[in-house]
Amino acid sequence: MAQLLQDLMYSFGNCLNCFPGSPTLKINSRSFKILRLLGEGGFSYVYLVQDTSTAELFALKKIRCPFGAESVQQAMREVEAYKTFAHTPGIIHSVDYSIASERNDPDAKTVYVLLPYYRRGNLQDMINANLVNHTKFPERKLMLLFLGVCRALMAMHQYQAPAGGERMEMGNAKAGEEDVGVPKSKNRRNKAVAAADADDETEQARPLMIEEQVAAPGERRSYTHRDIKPGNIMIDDDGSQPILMDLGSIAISPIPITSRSQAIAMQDKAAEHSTMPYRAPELFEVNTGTVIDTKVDIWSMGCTLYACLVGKSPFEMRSDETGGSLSMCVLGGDWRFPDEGRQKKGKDSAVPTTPEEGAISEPIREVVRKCLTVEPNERPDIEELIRMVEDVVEGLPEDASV
Ligand SMILES: Nc1ncnc2c1ncn2[C@@H]1O[C@H](COP(=O)(O)OP(=O)(O)OP(=O)(O)O)[C@@H](O)[C@H]1O
Repeated sequence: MAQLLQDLMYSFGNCLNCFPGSPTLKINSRSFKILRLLGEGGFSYVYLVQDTSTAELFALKKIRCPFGAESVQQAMREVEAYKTFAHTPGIIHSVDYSIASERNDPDAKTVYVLLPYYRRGNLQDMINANLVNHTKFPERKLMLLFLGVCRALMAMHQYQAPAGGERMEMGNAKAGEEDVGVPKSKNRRNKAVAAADADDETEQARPLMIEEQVAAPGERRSYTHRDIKPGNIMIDDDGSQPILMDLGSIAISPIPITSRSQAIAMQDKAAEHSTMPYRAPELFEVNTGTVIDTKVDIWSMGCTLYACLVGKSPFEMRSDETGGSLSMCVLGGDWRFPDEGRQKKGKDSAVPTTPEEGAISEPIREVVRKCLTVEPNERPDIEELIRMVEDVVEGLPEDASV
């Protein structure tokens, strides 16, 4: 809330035509009214904003980059990822972005990303509603949503860049930089800086270009999302299509871990970007000589499906039950369905009690079990997962009340 107030203060100081009660800000010459805070993550705040001329609603993600070039680069990686997947169904795209300098610290920047607004919220909101109302997802509907996420993920895991450079190249801050969150005097200075930068585009672009992340036209690349969880899956306006979002953690796959320092760096990155209850075991303890690849997302998909079925991640659930640490539960593959006996490493040791009415269907349980295989090589890849889920959907009866 303090952040929202600070933002509103910024926008008052920033906008000639605004008045108290109607805070506005500008992004690349478009004016937006800030309506409310939608959510916040580790590095950002997301606001609901309205285009003052068209009344269209958007989500505005404000990513603070207080640590200079490195943190700006991290934010720009996210912007770049939105562009990479701009035409991929089921993955969020950005509408626009800009970079602003902080009022008191010219080295600190804020990256604003304008996104389509999903009014139905995300899968975590649906899980919360189920918990509050003592309801469950209809199984077929859930598995169709899950299948949608799998297909979006496949586009990421098996990305093919459009041929002939249809993809927009990443720009620099140019037009928007002076518009957002900086006083007018600074706007003028930034305009001059932008003009100078236009003359020396490489200078301006270099710290922001994420060369290793940008695929050449027609190139096939594999990307890992690394932070799949219910909170990062939005639901489109008609309620049927999931939209994978929060591309701030995306990375190229596979990454061979060739040294101890690389292993530690990878572990630190994972701690920063991958949400712990959904994080794969190989990211808790990264070992030299291993490879980190798209299988980390398959693990998170298993946790996500379980959370939709049960209400929280399997390892949060287990660590709450046993009082053990979450990381120990993950590393030991220690989880179970609520109506099963202790399950450790493989389905054979599962001791199911008599299935209750309304219990989770066995084929759906099997999808979760396969995804939550501790050894990454034994986990299905995304194509195998899609095949399994398609078979499950085919075998499920129509939901009773949808
Ligand atoms: N396009 C959108 N439409 C509606 N709500 C959104 C949108 N984007 C984000 N939100 C809301 O804002 C929250 C935070 O967004 P996001 O996950 O992108 O931030 P983050 O800082 O990357 O989060 P995290 O630290 O969890 O990774 C989301 O959980 C969601 O509730």
